[in-house]
Amino acid sequence: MYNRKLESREQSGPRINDYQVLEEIGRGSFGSVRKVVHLPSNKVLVRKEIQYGHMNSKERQQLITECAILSQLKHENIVEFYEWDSDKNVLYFYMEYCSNGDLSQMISNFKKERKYIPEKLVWRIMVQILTALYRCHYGTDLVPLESIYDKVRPPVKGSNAVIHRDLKPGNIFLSTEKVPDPSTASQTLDYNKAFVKLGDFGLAKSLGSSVEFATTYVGTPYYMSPEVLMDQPYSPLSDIWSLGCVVYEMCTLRPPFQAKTYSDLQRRIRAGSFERIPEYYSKELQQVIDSCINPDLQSRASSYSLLQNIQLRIARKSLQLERFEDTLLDYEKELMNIGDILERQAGEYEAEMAVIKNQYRKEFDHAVEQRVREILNGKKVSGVPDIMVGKNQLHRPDYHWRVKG
Ligand SMILES: Nc1ncnc2c1ncn2[C@@H]1O[C@H](COP(=O)(O)OP(=O)(O)OP(=O)(O)O)[C@@H](O)[C@H]1O
Repeated sequence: MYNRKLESREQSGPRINDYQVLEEIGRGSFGSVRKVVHLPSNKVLVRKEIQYGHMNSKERQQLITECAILSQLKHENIVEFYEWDSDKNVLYFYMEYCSNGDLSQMISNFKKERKYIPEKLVWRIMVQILTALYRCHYGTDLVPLESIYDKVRPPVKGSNAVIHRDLKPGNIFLSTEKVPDPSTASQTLDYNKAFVKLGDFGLAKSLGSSVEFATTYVGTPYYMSPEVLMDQPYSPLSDIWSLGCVVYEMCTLRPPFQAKTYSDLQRRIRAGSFERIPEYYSKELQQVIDSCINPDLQSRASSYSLLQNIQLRIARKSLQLERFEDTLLDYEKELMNIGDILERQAGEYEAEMAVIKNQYRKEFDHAVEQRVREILNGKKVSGVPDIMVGKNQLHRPDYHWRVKG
């Protein structure tokens, strides 16, 4: 299992030789993304390249500090960040490979089929994004729900809030596995069972800020909050705005703000008015979206307040139960495996006992025959052979059951 901790380059030396570089799977604003094999563990990962030759030493240091924070960010809904390495002008980030596509592909698939995304699936995906955001915004994991009536406890505000800063459908990876399996990459995903993994957490912070970032960005900043467009600092609530835009897009299959020019888009985002989602969806979902896409930072929802919503609590609880069921199924498989092993070993034990008994009987018969012959030959015999009084104990074969893997 690959789980090497991020270490300083000075301590560990370059790691590039540990990787076999495979094909490019995409390109982002900061460089290319390739599949790689981590040779010591034979695990397929993703390597993201970031050109940093233009950065001054302070910016590089900030990027490295960010890497250290990201490497600590372990959460089932966040793409795992393994380690980083550097060349003269390029930084390499090694991350978990999410082989089953992302939310933007799911949205275009529904669009192609001219179908709405079922509301249950919208809540399911939203709650997983929120769980990951909560972990980052408050630096702590959510306590599992006992029942859907449990209120989420108020978080203690930590100083290490990590803000995503680039939440968009293309950074929300989907899989049906807790640990995505690259060998199932070509299979179609049953979206109703989709698990979410957020990618690119916090990286945008080191790579540029707000408007500067928006203008160097390859894609259109459809999901960027008005305060960020106005060059105010990012806050966790900027992620909530983006989340609202993503959820809106799941319902309408297009982002809430679109325009032909960048300045028009900026104007629309700052005004913050958008069309209602289709009637197909509940009022509650519309209200949740409204509470996220709210230009007024004071009244915009937080990840904590959103998680109090009953639909989101139901979605959380049902995911918890699904995971519990998976664990039970894993146990059941393990028990069946142990049962098979025990049955096989019992068979082997009996076969071996039969061989030993057979051998014992032959030795016994032989001893009797020999003694009778001795008596008939007039030989004076004293005592009984060991085999006939059972002094030679039958040896019992040793058996231990073992569980595979
Ligand atoms: N961990 C990953 N697993 C699988 N594919 C990935 C992973 N990270 C990125 N990709 C893919 O690589 C491509 C480039 O990703 P990258 O995050 O660099 O840029 P982007 O998000 O498309 O754009 P931007 O850099 O402007 O945000 C995308 O197609 C993305 O889906």
